[in-house]
Amino acid sequence: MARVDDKDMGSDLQSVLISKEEIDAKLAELAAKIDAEYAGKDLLIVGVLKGAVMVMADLARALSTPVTMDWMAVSSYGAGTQSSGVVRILKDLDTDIKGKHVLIVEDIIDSGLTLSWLLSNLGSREPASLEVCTLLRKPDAAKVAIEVKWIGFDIPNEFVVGYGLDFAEKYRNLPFVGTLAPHVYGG
Ligand SMILES: O=P(O)(O)OC[C@H]1O[C@H](OP(=O)(O)OP(=O)(O)O)[C@H](O)[C@@H]1O
Ligand code: HPA
Ligand SMILES: [Mg+2]
Repeated sequence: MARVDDKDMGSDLQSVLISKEEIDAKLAELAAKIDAEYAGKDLLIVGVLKGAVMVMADLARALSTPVTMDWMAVSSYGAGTQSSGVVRILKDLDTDIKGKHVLIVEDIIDSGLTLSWLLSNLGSREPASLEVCTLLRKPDAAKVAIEVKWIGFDIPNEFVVGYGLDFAEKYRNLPFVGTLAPHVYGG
């Protein structure tokens, strides 16, 4: 697929759900709240690869608080659009988080399985605090008991791509969040 923009979305995309401008404004808003929360504290932000790369990069630059950054790669999805429910660590943190203020940064909470597993895994490492910031959240996340302090947008239960989010590893570099045409994933 050729690179697309808001005017020429290409036949694979159905609609632009959240524009680049809306994402930028929301991240500025979230960053101000996070700055206030962690004033005077050392904060480690943990990005969940690969989807959270764009949110991490833009949120980190919107923050005034100095942060350190680490990355974790876990996978609960195969090539399709359904979570397998089995979470595997593909890359662990480089740093020991014991006694640190940790903020997990995610692109999306869908079934909530990835985050639920991450919270218990990282929580067992005795951080001083452990919170979550996600750009997107889908309705199914309510079925899992997880506490998410900062949420960008609550979105409907449709498969979305762009701004880090992929379908079969494609579309991550779109600057906006869009819905995928059902024919692309056989819906
Ligand atoms: O709430 P859930 O249903 O668990 O889904 C959310 C997770 O799934 C996606 O990651 P994925 O495992 O597909 O890897 P990726 O970030 O490399 O795309 C997404 O980036 C979240 O991490
Ligand atoms: O809607 C989605 N899009 C892309 N990746 C995802 N991972 C969970 N839900 C989604
Ligand atoms: Mg991810």
